[in-house]
Parts: sequence; C-alpha cells; structure tokens
Amino acid sequence: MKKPALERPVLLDVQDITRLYGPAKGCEAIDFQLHAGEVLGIVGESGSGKSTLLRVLAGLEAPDAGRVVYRRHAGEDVLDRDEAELDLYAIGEAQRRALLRLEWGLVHQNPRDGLRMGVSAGANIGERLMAQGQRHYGQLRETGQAWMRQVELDAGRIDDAPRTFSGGMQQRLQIARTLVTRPRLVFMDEPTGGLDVSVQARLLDMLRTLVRSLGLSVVLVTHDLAVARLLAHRLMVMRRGQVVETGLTDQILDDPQHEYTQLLVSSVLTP
Ligand SMILES: Nc1ncnc2c1ncn2[C@@H]1O[C@H](COP(=O)(O)OP(=O)(O)OP(=O)(O)O)[C@@H](O)[C@H]1O
Repeated sequence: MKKPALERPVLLDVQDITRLYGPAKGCEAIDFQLHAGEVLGIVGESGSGKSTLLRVLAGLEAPDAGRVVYRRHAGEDVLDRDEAELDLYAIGEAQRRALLRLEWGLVHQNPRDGLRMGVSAGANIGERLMAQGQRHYGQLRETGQAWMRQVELDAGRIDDAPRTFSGGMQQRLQIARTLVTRPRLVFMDEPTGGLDVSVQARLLDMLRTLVRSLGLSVVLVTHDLAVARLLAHRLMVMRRGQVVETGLTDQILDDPQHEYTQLLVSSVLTP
C-alpha cells in the first residue's frame, strides 16, 4: 500500500518566502513543505497573494527574502548526492530554466500562456519531450496521440493548431503538454478558471483522475473551494499575503478554525 503523503519525503521546502509589492500586497513569510505525491491547495479570495506565491515557487519571480529548496532525489535512487538539493534562486538562471523545462511543469489559467497557438497540437506536446532529448518522429507522434486520447481530445486533430480548439480543449492540450514529460512537480494556477461550468466539471474530473493515477506532486492555486476539495490533500488559506490556516482539506472545509476561513467556507455554502 502507498504511504500517506505526509510520511513521504519532502520534495519542496519553502522557507520564509516574502514578495511584497506594497503593504499586504503579495505574500509574506510563507513556510511549508510539499511531500512527494501530495497535492497542496492554496486558497483565498482574489488579491490574497496566491498567484504571487505560485510565481515565486515556480521559479518565475525572485522573492524579496526566503528560500525555495527543491529536493530533487527525494525518495528515489540518489545517484548524485551533490545535486540532491537545489536552492531555486541560488542556482543560475540557465539551471533554473532547465529545471522548469525538464523536471517541473506549470499549468497556467489561460492556455494561451502555456501553449504555442500557431503550431500543431502534436508539436505542442512533442516540444517538451524533444527538450528532454527525444528525437524519433514516429514515437513523438505516437506519444502525442496517446496523450491527446488521455486528456479526451480527438487524436485525429493532432495536426491542428490550438487556436482552432475551444477553451476547454486548449486547457486539455496544455495539461497534456505539461504532463507528457512526467514532471516530478507540477504547479497549477486556477486550472479550471475562465471556463463554462459544465466544461469545468469535466476537466476537473479528468484532472483528478490524472493526478491520482500518475501520483503527481502538485501545488494548486484556486479561489474555488470545490476545486480544492476535489483535488487537494491539504490546504493553505491565504489572506492579505499571509497564511491564516493550514490543514487537511476535509478538516479545513468541514471545521474551519480561523474566522476568515469560516467566512470563505460559509460564502460558498450559502446560496
Ligand atoms: N507585478 C505586480 N506589481 C504590483 N502589484 C502586484 C503585482 N502582482 C500582484 N500585485 C498585487 O499583489 C496583490 C496579490 O495579487 P495576486 O495576483 O498574487 O493575488 P491572487 O490571490 O492570486 O488574486 P487573483 O485570484 O485575483 O489572481 C494584489 O493586490 C495585486 O494587485
């Protein structure tokens, strides 16, 4: 049987991260650890600092203070102990970019930010594999089609450009493009935001299946508590740049302790 996530090794160690644009604007003194195979949901109302924190964690924006440490070989064969820990903003820009390309994945809210709209769906999926060194055209195409089926897209449209796809289809393609390389760590920013409710529900269902079957380690930002409930093992509630409460998802949503969390939860339950 699989170990519960909290007993597994730490993959990401976030230490006292601060990135402020002004008082209470951004994120302040954030500390947490993400374990391998765990989905951590960061929730809070608009402007609470979720996306700022995610950008810092995902290597896109340096913090004013604090460290983001990635334990690369957590739980696996450690071949190179020297490289077991990477301090995200102490390593060079080139190494950070390589990490993002080869070992991490990022799903943006808007698929346009994560896809190349003018090249084919197949090329979008194949590109990250090629960055990992795969060159065999037939295999890239086969993997592309297999992933299109996995995210419930018509594999016959592999040569079509994503700009000819609907918003929901584009988001599926972005997910396929991100997951095809089997990233060890995935960041998601409102992955179902901006879509129709019915499209959202199907996408969420698919995401949940993928997250479970691949045993993904995910940091998920969402303002939608239903999304958090369905995907996350653990939640971190943010308000005005600070964490006000953390805990197991069911505990937080069924028995919120902080006044702000109580308000968030009750605002969803009250019609
Ligand atoms: N690049 C920036 N320059 C100046 N202020 C910023 C910048 N990015 C974010 N902010 C401010 O920081 C605060 C937190 O924004 P952030 O986008 O992190 O919140 P959020 O919780 O993700 O909200 P939303 O769900 O609306 O995206 C907001 O007041 C925002 O205006």
